Amino acid sequence: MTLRIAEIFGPTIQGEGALIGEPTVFVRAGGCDYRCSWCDTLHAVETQYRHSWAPMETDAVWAKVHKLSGGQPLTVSLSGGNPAIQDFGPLITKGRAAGYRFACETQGSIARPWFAELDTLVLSPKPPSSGENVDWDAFDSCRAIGAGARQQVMKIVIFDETDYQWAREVHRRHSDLALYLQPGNPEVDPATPVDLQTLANRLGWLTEKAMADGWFAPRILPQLHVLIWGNKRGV
Ligand SMILES: C[S@@+](CC[C@H](N)C(=O)[O-])C[C@H]1O[C@@H](n2cnc3c(N)ncnc32)[C@H](O)[C@@H]1O
Ligand SMILES: Nc1nc2[nH]cc(C(=O)O)c2c(=O)[nH]1
Ligand code: SF4
Ligand SMILES: [Mg+2]
Repeated sequence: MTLRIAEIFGPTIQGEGALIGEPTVFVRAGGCDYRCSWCDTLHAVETQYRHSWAPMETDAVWAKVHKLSGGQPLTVSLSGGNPAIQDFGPLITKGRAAGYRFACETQGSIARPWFAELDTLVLSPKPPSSGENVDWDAFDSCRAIGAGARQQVMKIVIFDETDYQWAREVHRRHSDLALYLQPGNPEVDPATPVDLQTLANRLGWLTEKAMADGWFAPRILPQLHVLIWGNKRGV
């Protein structure tokens, strides 16, 4: 199985959502079917960066993960781009046999049988500010297969009031999924330092809003890696 890989890095801590703080090796797939206006990972999305995506056999990806983790089983996060474009089934089978756990982050636009082999499926449907339109039939297909994973959760990025109201509506329809809210980072250029006060203000705005509304279902979290390293790549 040949995979297109933008980068493999770690161990670092998972900076987002349900597994925040968990030591993790990231496998970032190259290529995405979306073009979110605020995507913080364009080097794994835009075709202009395609030349930097390495064609790698599953065994070579596994060897790199094994080496980075020093052979100690930890959590491997499949991200991207959209990892669901490709077949990560053989990698998951190989890693799990060695005691590793697997998580995957995807927008929920493409369903794959290997979702059922995951420990954690993170579905991250995109709010209006992204400029994308969610295909809810595809999302439901992802959910149906993800029901076979050890856990399935939802993570929604919030930039503004419209996104917030949208997230509330999505949660009404998918209230059985544990929900994580993450404020949007408006500065995604790796060369520009992030403004920590701006990020804190956005997190504060979102937190106070949910509390004032008595909306206690979601967990509200910052992007921990952005607080530590800004928009640096490979961390
Ligand atoms: C880069 S995406 C890759 C996986 C998949 N394509 C997806 O969007 O779920 C990983 C996570 O980063 C989030 N993300 C991307 N850009 C962001 C930004 N500017 N601020 C906050 N979160 C962002 C996405 O919503 C997603 O939850
Ligand atoms: N530390 C760290 N945590 C992350 N959580 C989601 C990430 C991603 O880009 O998918 C990411 C990432 O790139 N780094
Ligand atoms: S779906 Fe994910 S990787 Fe693709 S453009 Fe949106 S945030 Fe970026
Ligand atoms: Mg990221």
